Amino acid sequence: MRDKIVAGNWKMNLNFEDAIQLGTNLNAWVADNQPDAQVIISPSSIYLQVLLEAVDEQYVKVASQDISAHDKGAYTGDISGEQLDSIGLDFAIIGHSERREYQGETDAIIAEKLKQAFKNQINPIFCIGEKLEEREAEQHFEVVKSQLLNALKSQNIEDLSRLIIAYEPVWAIGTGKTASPEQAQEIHAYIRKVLNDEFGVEVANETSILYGGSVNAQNANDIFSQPDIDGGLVGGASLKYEDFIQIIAACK
Ligand SMILES: O=C[C@H](O)COP(=O)(O)O
Repeated sequence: MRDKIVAGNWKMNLNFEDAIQLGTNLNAWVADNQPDAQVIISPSSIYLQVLLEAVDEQYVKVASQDISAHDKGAYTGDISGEQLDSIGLDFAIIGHSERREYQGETDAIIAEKLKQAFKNQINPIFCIGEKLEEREAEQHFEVVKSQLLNALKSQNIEDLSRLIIAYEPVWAIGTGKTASPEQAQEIHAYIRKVLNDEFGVEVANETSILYGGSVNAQNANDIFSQPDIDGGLVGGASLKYEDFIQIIAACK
């Protein structure tokens, strides 16, 4: 279902107390202000369960920042889809560029992670996006298309109703350099076209496609007003309560 979504990826930030405080403050703000966008927070895994209990899921959803590619067993440090599902978690970020870069996640691994999410009724926020050199070489369309198809071709078509895509140009992440609203719209429209060509009009029309990369309280409105941009995956600005609520409010 194509929803407006603003997701805060807290990455490896916030201590326990600050994470709970931010989560409960956001929950109270959403309850009072009833924004159009579904709000999701993605803390470090050690805080997932306590945040699930601290917020009301009708206001704020909680997402894992990753999911194992495996069912169960000897995979030290991994958390399985079944384990995430067993604490009542409904969302997981998968294939973030930082995991592709620092943990060596390939499209093939990401395809397995998506399967684990679908198998355990978890809605994946599946991240794609080109690097600076790929953008400069004008390869961004083909990079994004191959990331999409390599991870999605092997999925069951009916599972794609759970899919959320986050387009995050790597050169815009944490750099203060945002894609212009026109650049972002152009590639979001292209992603929707690829979904349409490969998986049909229903998947294309019903998939929420979020933009990520230096979204802040000043630029959110222009970015979110583009027709194929359904919200944002926000890093740094999601750690600041005042900024993040303005970003949520801008997503209409
Ligand atoms: O997952 C979020 C993105 O990596 C964006 O991070 P950023 O808003 O700090 O640029």
